Amino acid sequence: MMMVKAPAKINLSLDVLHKRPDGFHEVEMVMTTVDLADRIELDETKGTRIRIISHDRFVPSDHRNLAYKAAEKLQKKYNVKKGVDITIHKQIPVAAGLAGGSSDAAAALKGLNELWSLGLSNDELAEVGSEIGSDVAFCIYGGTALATGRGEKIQELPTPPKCWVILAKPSIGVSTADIYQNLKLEKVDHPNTAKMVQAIEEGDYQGVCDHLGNALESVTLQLYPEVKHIKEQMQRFGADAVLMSGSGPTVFGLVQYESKVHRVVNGLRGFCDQVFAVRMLGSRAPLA
Ligand SMILES: C[C@](O)(CO)[C@H](O)COP(=O)(O)OP(=O)(O)OC[C@H]1O[C@@H](n2ccc(N)nc2=O)[C@H](O)[C@@H]1O
Ligand SMILES: Nc1ncnc2c1ncn2[C@@H]1O[C@H](COP(=O)(O)OP(=O)(O)OP(=O)(O)O)[C@@H](O)[C@H]1O
Repeated sequence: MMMVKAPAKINLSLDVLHKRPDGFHEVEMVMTTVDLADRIELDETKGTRIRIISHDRFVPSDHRNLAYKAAEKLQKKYNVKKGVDITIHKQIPVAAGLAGGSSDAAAALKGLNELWSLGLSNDELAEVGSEIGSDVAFCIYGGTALATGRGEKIQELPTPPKCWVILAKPSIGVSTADIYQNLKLEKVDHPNTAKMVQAIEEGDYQGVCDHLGNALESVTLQLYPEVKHIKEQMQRFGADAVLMSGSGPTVFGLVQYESKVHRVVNGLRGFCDQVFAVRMLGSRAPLA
């Protein structure tokens, strides 16, 4: 039996540059992992079957599960004649903009690399992962990174300045494909990625707050007014800076001082059922 942690991510900035001939969008994102994580349990089995076990009713338990796809890809690519039971202990809200499914897939890839003695490097695992979803490559490395291409090209960044991250997940789920489909490129409010990278490199907390930005935010806010409402509440309760993560609907607020965290969390709990106060993980985790 093996346990692997699968942390959630947030996008500190997310810019969409253009639509590509393959239908995906060229992006420029600053991403970082936070200490809200699923736990992935891997148990060897006798046959070659892959089985997904989860008690969360929103998590698919068949080939649609990204962790299933991860195991299947490794089996096929490396001719593995072994099966596995993958138990997903879900903590990350589903379809939330926190890359829960992608992180589960990355954790499965890292764990199975060990369990099946494949000897693959993180770069090789990230390449396999990028065939499963745009966020999987980042989730292999974790930490903080600049992601380009369709999200799969990863450049490591230093640990951002220390702060709290308050996550508030409205009770709706959002489809990433839907949001990209509704995006009007000529209307995009582009964040300044270079300034965000600079703020992180200089350890400038105020700079990070000032350059939070997400090109997908206005699309989701227009489709789901409750996300806008939560954003406004989080600002009202005193977060230093507030942004929607990924394609949403989770909104995160940065708070520098612990004394303020409880006020923001308690304020939000009144009308938002899932609220978490977490830390950024900062730098890359050691190998699984
Ligand atoms: C919004 C983010 O979560 C930000 O981190 C990612 O860009 C999305 O990553 P993801 O959920 O892993 O997305 P995928 O499963 O690869 O793609 C889902 C759908 O989103 C759209 N998509 C995704 C990524 C991208 N760079 N351009 C796109 O247009 C495509 O329609 C795709 O079919
Ligand atoms: N292991 C998994 N955990 C959760 N959802 C999964 C998983 N595998 C597949 N899915 C499917 O993927 C959909 C999106 O879920 P997920 O939690 O990965 O979204 P997300 O946080 O918005 O991801 P991203 O930020 O990468 O766009 C779900 O509705 C679900 O049907």
